[in-house]
Amino acid sequence: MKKVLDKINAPADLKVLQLDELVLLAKELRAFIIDVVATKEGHLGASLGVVELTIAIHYVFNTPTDKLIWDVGHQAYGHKILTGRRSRFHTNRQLNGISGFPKMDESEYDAFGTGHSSTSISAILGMALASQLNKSDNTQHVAVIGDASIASGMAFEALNHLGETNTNVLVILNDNTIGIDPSVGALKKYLTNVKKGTAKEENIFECLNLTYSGPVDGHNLPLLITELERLKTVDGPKLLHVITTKGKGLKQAEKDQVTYHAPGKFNAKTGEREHKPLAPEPPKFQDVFGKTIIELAEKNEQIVGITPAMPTGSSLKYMMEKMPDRAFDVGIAEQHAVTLAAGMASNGLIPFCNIYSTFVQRGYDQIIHDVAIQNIPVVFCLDRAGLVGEDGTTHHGIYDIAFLRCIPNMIVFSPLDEVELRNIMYTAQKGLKQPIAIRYPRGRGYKIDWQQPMEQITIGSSVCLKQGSKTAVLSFGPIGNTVKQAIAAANHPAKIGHFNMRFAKPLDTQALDAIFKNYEQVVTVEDGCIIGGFGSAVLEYANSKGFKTKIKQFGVPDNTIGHGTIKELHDICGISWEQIKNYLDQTN
Ligand SMILES: Cc1ncc(C[n+]2csc(CCOP(=O)(O)OP(=O)(O)O)c2C)c(N)n1
Ligand SMILES: CC(=O)[C@@H](O)[C@H](O)COP(=O)(O)O
Ligand SMILES: [Mg+2]
Repeated sequence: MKKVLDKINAPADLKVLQLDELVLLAKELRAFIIDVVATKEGHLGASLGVVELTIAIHYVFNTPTDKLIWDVGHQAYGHKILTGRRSRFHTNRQLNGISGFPKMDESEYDAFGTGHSSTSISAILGMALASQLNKSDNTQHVAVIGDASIASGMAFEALNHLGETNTNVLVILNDNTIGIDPSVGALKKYLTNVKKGTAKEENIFECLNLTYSGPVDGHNLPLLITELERLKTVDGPKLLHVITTKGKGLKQAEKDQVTYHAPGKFNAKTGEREHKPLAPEPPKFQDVFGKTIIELAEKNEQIVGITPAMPTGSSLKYMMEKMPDRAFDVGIAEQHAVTLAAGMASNGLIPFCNIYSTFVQRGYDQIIHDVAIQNIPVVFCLDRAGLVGEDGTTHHGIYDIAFLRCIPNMIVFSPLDEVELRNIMYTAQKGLKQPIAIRYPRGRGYKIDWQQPMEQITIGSSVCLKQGSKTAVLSFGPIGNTVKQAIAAANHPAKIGHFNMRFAKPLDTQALDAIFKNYEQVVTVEDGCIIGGFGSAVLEYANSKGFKTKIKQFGVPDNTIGHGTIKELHDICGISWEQIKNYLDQTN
């Protein structure tokens, strides 16, 4: 029983509550989030930090008429619970359940879909300008953005525009001094000075023509309500600077904010995380990257590492700890990360620029203009490539093969396993004269004994894993292990050959020529979008050479793919081992 939370079906129900009831609601809402996330998993710390802010916004503003955008959206659990999704909150991030991020087709209270950071100010400004043009000037427009996200270029572009409008936009800067990892950069230092009261004279936001208010204690609900009520009556663009603690209300989450950003399962009462099994497991691909780059950098002084705000997620943190001068966290700044790498490489360094596949989308022009056209040998390590599971639509890394292989000079590689990841990293720092993108997935690999001596890989070479008599399966990347499973279970395995192609660009044309001559059917398998992907590359090659062999493509169809376990999503996309096996059985 939750005395107050039980009464809330929509934000309108908040309006009749007394202040002491709102304070009790904050306690109950926090406890509810902890209870559910403890067993269902998800992003914990960010939502705990904005419980009071969430209540205050919905109490003061008239959503969904007033527009509210949560930047990134990983902090919107409280918002979801107060806007009619409490009974479904236990389905958060699960197949057919609610999304872990705001989604416009999930609720009218989600004014804008988010997931990638730093979009909220542009989007809310767009809505506010639309309201002006449509003469609905009474609408209020609110964007909540974190201290790490506001430091991104896109947010600054939006602030620059916002400051010369007279729109009714309120930007709420939720400053907890941390992103997933501790925030970095000069802006962080500036905000610290503002909080200390030493930078009041030259407030950066006032210089940009916003009415600045704060800093205010973001856990003081009465204060927040009073300030939001006041700002509602102030015309023009404004920024409220709110100070919060990530993980507020759960001791461990406050203390270890990085781990409790998304802690996995934990004990709701004690806050302790579930213990890991003692049996040895294959490593995570991210750790193979994180350990291997150190191994290489110890021997090659030109190697440097770059991450845009994901030191823990990419495991570059190990290099940052061991070689702090040679590993750079640049904040949420994918575009900058790419061009920074280009600059370093053009001056003799060998940058390993590690970006999640989904987030590198933001650096696309930089990859083309600053790296590939100039043929600068940057090594891109694209983590979380493929379907990522519970983070869902906004986070799947399924477009990179298609959008990278069309760029001149770019090599596109995906390892079958940890050993191949190490070998290509080794190869990439041995005098490669052009850029390379190495894509690997979220999660664990396949080998306990992965730390083998590294060997050079010939660019554009594939590996025949198994010969066959009728059908050749060409796989790209770790999904080749799924193919192995499918062939092992197939009715006529002797008929099926399997080729680990490794490179989507350049293709191993020598191997392809032989395959098209010797097999009746070719099957391509990839963990990326079918349109324009690896299979398309094979198809283009076959057409260019006049091969008439039947080609069947397995990959991600032309739909938005939601959230669920990776296995469930592979089933939905038709790329599970069972579905590949069924196809092979039907055609062999
Ligand atoms: C473009 C982009 N890059 C990276 C990420 C990964 N990411 C998700 S949350 C986050 C940190 C956000 O920090 P902040 O804005 O301070 O919000 P808080 O978590 O503190 O609430 C990062 C880097 C992302 N979502 N989008
Ligand atoms: C909110 C966000 O974008 C990140 O927290 C993302 O969920 C990280 O994904 P990983 O858990 O794969 O590092
Ligand atoms: Mg933050």
